[in-house]
Amino acid sequence: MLLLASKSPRRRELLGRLGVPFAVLDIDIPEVRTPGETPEAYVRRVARDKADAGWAVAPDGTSAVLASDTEVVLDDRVYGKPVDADDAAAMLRSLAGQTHEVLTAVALRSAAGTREVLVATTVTFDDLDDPAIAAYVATGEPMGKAGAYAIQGGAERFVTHLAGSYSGVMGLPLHATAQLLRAAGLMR
Ligand SMILES: Cc1cn([C@H]2C[C@H](O)[C@@H](COP(=O)(O)OP(=O)(O)OP(=O)(O)O)O2)c(=O)[nH]c1=O
Repeated sequence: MLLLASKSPRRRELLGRLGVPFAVLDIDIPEVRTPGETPEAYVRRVARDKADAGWAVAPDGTSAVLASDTEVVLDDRVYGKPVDADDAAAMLRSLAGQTHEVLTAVALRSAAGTREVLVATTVTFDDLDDPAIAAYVATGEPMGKAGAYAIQGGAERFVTHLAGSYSGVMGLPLHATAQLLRAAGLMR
């Protein structure tokens, strides 16, 4: 059985769209960028760490463990999940009127080892004034989301342009994930 090592309901929903049977495993690993680590290396490492942590506790009969990590990057700053409403508002003020990257790494751990892919998506936000930011933060949606926004929710109206993978922004790029699963013989 394939295991998805994730607490994210979005990842569960997205993986479900591929039609591959899977079970979910809760994992909790620290997400801390080491000094000098590039955003790309950081996202890849965290995805691997999640897959490894899942593999370490996976029950017998597990074919592979899939895990993923998403971060928002602007000017070499990495925006993870906001710690509180003020942090969320500050992130959104930084992203307003700018073009940022959403990096999502997907890692697949099996007996054959770990393979991972990185998907980068470019997202441009319209200008956002303070009342618009405050109203969005008040919905609570930014919490638990990298960069303090959900493209699949109220933040879709902020996006003037997107180049890359929409599902990647949501947390699990489906084309790249399908390729990984196919290469491991877990999907047709
Ligand atoms: C940018 C963006 C992020 N997100 C979410 C996807 C991820 O769940 C989250 C980024 O945090 P992650 O640390 O990647 O994942 P997580 O802690 O939610 O879940 P896991 O247990 O798999 O580690 O932000 C959206 O849902 N929509 C968006 O538009």
